[in-house]
Amino acid sequence: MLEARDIHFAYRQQAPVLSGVSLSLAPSQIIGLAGRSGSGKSTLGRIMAGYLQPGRGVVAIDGATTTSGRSSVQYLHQSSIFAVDPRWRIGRIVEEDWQPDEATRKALGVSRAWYDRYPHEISGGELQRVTLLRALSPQTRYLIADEITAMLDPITQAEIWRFLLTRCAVGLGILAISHDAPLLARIAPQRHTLSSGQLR
Ligand SMILES: Nc1ncnc2c1ncn2[C@@H]1O[C@H](COP(=O)(O)OP(=O)(O)OP(=O)(O)O)[C@@H](O)[C@H]1O
Repeated sequence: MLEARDIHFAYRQQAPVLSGVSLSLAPSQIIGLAGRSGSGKSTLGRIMAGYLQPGRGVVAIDGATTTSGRSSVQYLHQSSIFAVDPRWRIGRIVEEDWQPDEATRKALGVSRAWYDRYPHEISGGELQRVTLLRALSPQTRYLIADEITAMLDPITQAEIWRFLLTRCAVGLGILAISHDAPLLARIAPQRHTLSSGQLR
């Protein structure tokens, strides 16, 4: 179980973004998270992935609040260009953390023809699928998916989510952050909205 307990967070001296947020994500569960732009969804996602430390509150995995083992939580953002080294070729990026199997590579529509190219030499949607493939190593137990299919066409979006649902069925827990209410209604039986620093 990935748990955020009573999280409070503010950037530097600014007004609080999160004011007592608690959220539990179980293996094989998909939770949808919506909320207006700037409401703090990405901030919560980054805290749950260990990228940001809360001012108050804790994040625990299976009851343990240490940050070790947090590599089992992967955070993916729609601006994948910022998540890759522009000097690395795609093949090196894909295989940075694991050697993806062919079935997963094909399911995500990642072409081997891209492997010799640099990130700026493939499209934004293609790079998004590359970073998703990189994130889905066997040690990933929870995926924080922050608008990950927002820049994809509807058919590719549906294919990606169909594949992620199969991974969910075998244990992956997913926090799906999106402004796309119909998408969240399709994939996430449990949905929350972040508003005024709190979950509703
Ligand atoms: N590094 C930062 N420094 C200061 N303020 C920040 C920083 N990152 C985000 N913020 C502010 O914190 C608030 C929450 O941002 P966050 O990105 O979590 O919102 P969001 O709900 O994910 O928004 P969106 O739907 O537009 O992606 C916003 O007001 C934003 O301007």
